[in-house]
Amino acid sequence: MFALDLRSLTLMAFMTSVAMGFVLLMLRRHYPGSIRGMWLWGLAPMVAASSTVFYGLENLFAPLATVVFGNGLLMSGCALFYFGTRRFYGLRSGWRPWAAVGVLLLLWQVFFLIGYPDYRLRLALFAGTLSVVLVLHIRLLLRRPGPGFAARFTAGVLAVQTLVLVARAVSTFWLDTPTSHRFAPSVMQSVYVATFSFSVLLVSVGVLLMASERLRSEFEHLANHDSLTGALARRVVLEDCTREFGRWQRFDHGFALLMVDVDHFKSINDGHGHATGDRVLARVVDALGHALRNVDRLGRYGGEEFLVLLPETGAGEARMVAERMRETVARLPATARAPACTVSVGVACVRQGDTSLAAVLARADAALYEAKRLGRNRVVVAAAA
Ligand SMILES: Nc1nc2c(ncn2[C@@H]2O[C@H](COP(=O)(O)OP(=O)(O)OP(=O)(O)O)[C@@H](O)[C@H]2O)c(=O)[nH]1
Repeated sequence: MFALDLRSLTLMAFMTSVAMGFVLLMLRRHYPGSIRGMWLWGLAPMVAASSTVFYGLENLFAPLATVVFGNGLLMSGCALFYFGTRRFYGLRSGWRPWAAVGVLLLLWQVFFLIGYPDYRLRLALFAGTLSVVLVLHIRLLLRRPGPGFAARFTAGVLAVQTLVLVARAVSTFWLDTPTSHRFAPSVMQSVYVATFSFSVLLVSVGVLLMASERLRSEFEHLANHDSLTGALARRVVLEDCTREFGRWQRFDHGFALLMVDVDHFKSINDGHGHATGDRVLARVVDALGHALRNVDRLGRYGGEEFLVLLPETGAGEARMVAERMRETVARLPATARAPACTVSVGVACVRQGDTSLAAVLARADAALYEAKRLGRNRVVVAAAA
């Protein structure tokens, strides 16, 4: 009865793995190329599934083939899943050392089959090997900055699987004998085999969630940022400014707005071409970003004009920030790909009597106009009252 159950469970593990591998490989086409690792995630369950063919039909194969191919394929499946996650995070994997260690471990298992036959040592070595791969996988998932729900979920499933593997490895010395068999009835063995099906199913769901989370954040980034410069989109920076204006009205927390405009940008475009102009804009935004704090917000207001929000900032500090930005841009050296350039900055702080954000924006704009009029490459701060 138990033996039959174990064979059924093995068959279930096979079907689940093939199905999930197929689902992952098919869904991969619906994700953009920027979501990497999915084909490895899809291949992994397929490879692991092929191991069950050797286990399930072991009467047809020599025990050596079952150990070498069955265990080898299952180990490879686990490693491929891990490689898939590394790829997802943009990490390269050298497979040669892994293959070398895998072959060594398989040779040890062959030794415990032929040289010193002992089922318990074979099983403990095998389960121990898989546990190490799973622990590396869990570590990778949890060590990424701010792992999302999907990564934590996947790590949780892998952790349960690891616990079962370790329990199986340890319990073999009580439950089994050196001549025990894979399908020998035991509740522990049933849990061990059944866990494979469930974890393949849940880990596949986990990695699909990871891919979807990544896709969502890529879309959000696209929607909220200017694709040329990486600065915030006009809508987003204006929303932030409106929120800050509301905070000022409720809590009297002041803020400053900086209107930054590239000087004589038209002549850069005309003299060097539009593509060079684009590069200059990206370079300027990069430089402006370096002159800002984490809480500050930099957005593209229009063409070659940028809007900076400095929360909790008065006129004196805003002028210093604006000067730092101006100097940072002016110090950028000319290169073969981008000429040197300068920026003019108009600064305005929110003040008593302001009834809308538009009033502060208008003052910052007027200050910018004044900076241009005075000769460019300078900062002008709007009057405080
Ligand atoms: N390359 C490039 N050019 C842009 C982009 N957006 C706007 N422009 C160009 O930026 C130029 C802005 O020119 P103007 O408004 O005359 O200003 P300016 O030449 O910088 O002169 P001042 O602001 O008075 O110093 C126009 O020629 C626009 O076509 C862009 O995304 N890429």
